[in-house]
Amino acid sequence: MSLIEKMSRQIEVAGGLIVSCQPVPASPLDKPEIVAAMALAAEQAGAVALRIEGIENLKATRALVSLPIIGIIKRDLPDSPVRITPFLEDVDALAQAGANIIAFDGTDRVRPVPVSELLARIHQHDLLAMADCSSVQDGFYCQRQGAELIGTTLSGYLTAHTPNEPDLALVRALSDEGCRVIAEGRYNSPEWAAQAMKHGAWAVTVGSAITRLEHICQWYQDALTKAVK
Ligand SMILES: CC(=O)N[C@H](C=O)[C@@H](O)[C@H](O)[C@H](O)COP(=O)(O)O
Repeated sequence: MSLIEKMSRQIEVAGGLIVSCQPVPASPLDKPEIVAAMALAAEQAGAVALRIEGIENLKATRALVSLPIIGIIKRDLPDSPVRITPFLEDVDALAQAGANIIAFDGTDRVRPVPVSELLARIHQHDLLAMADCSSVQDGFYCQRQGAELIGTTLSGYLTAHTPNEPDLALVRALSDEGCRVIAEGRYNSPEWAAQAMKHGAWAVTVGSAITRLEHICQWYQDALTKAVK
């Protein structure tokens, strides 16, 4: 059975929660052993897959969990806004470290390596490709190029002002056109995640609301300070 088929069955049984274990950079939690422990806890709690950034985090996590791992590498490039898995060497390193699925920036922006080359390299490793998209156009393009999974990851992040709510309309538009959609980005409550599934998502990735303690504290702090003003 293919990985997609196995995951589809698991999603039917356990729901489609993918947990992104990416601590806030330089947080006291930003350590491979802590990332791996969060991932194991997510596995034990019924997640169907994990999203892990960076080679050391991926290796530590791979050693502890058997769930499918979506691997990424984030970089800050001087000459391109593309951050997620921009290079072919990144794909090779993620494959080597044990990723089952490799996610990359699928937006139509100035980039060091074309989407088609990244996809070809991921498929040479016999892994699945997830395109992190910002729009319907990105999603359709990457699907046509052969990405098995289309993420809404980058919706709202290409403009100066990021909305607070997730982009359910994008989930619906992509899924109506036959994309296998992973809803991702600002699914900060179980209710929003459930809405994503109702809008045709195949699975939902949640990061901040589960694994970024500082963000969660900030949400509470903001609400509490507002309440007493
Ligand atoms: C835009 C970008 O770079 N997103 C990143 C992609 O890996 C992560 O920082 C997010 O945490 C992840 O997409 C999950 O989203 P949320 O944390 O909203 O649940």
